Amino acid sequence: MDNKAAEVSPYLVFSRADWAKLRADTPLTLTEAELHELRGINEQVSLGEVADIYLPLSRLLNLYVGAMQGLFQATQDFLGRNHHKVPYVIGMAGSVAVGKSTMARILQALLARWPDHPRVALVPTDGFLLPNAVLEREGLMTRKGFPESYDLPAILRFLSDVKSGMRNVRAPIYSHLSYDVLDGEWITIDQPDVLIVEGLNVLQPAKLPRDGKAIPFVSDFFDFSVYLDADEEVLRRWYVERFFRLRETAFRDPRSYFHRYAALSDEETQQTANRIWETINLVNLRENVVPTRQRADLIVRKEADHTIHQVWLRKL
Ligand SMILES: Nc1ncnc2c1ncn2[C@@H]1O[C@H](COP(=O)(O)OP(=O)(O)O)[C@@H](O)[C@H]1O
Ligand SMILES: CC(C)(COP(=O)(O)O)[C@@H](O)C(=O)NCCC(=O)O
Repeated sequence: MDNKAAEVSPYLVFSRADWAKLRADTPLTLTEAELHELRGINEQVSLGEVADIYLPLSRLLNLYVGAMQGLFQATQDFLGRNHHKVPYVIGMAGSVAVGKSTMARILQALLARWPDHPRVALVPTDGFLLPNAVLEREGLMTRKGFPESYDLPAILRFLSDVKSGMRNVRAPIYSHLSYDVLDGEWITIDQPDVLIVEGLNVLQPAKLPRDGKAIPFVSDFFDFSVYLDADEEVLRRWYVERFFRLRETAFRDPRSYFHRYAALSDEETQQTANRIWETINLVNLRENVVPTRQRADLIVRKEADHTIHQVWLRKL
């Protein structure tokens, strides 16, 4: 970035080498075997990447969580109360196929190793997608992942309950196998120290009220937010590569909603993946996801080889 751009940017921009130094003495507590368990399909995170990128982030978040807990305690002291502390909520946004779920799982594992916030929960927003029956009725089956395909009031209620310190708050679960929300299955969130909320649209602004009733943004409940970024063409490649892998794995399962794709030839697979990418995920990326990037506290940029070269931290 040139000097002029740096002056007006709300972000501090770090090269990988400069960001890596901010790890300070944070120990690497993940083993290769543990990292293997956390990696998603078509994801290539190495232990070097964990050390250079994730450990400085884990250290920063540990400082932020501690500061927030201190502030919360100050309010409790002032009010003469001793309520259970509320979870520190981290939002994680980015395109389909950028690797949000892998990043969220690694961060969850690392943050849980700090003694002052061992309980770290993770909720993907796909559980809040409207069930297929509703999407079909509303003509939204080709809009999965777009803001209108989510039960926004349910997301806001969930976050508001978690942030008010409620116990056993339930979040619905989505299955990629059945391509639908699971009936009667839930993740239960019971006053964790940290909650990571991961999904395409978590930084979406709410629509402006017409009737005078203001609707909160999902991000109003976030204490910190991360946007995982990569160029469009790179994202398309990852999406298509993952589709090829899914054809050999998940799509083979006769219970898979996409079982018919298991029989596609290479050329048909290429065409189908590109068509879904171009007509659904790329449109959503351009219209709804990328425009929210500048709302994140941290932007992490992935390159074509899946490594992170640059980190942008919002100046406080
Ligand atoms: N059709 C599918 N079948 C099985 N798993 C899938 C399918 N599509 C996506 N996934 C998995 O679901 C998770 C979320 O994927 P996605 O929404 O593309 O976000 P991201 O790649 O940023 O985590 C990933 O772990 C991905 O590998
Ligand atoms: C389930 C998703 C909408 C992602 O949801 P998120 O967890 O980001 O809220 C996405 O992975 C998806 O399945 N999109 C539909 C189009 C496709 O099959 O690629």
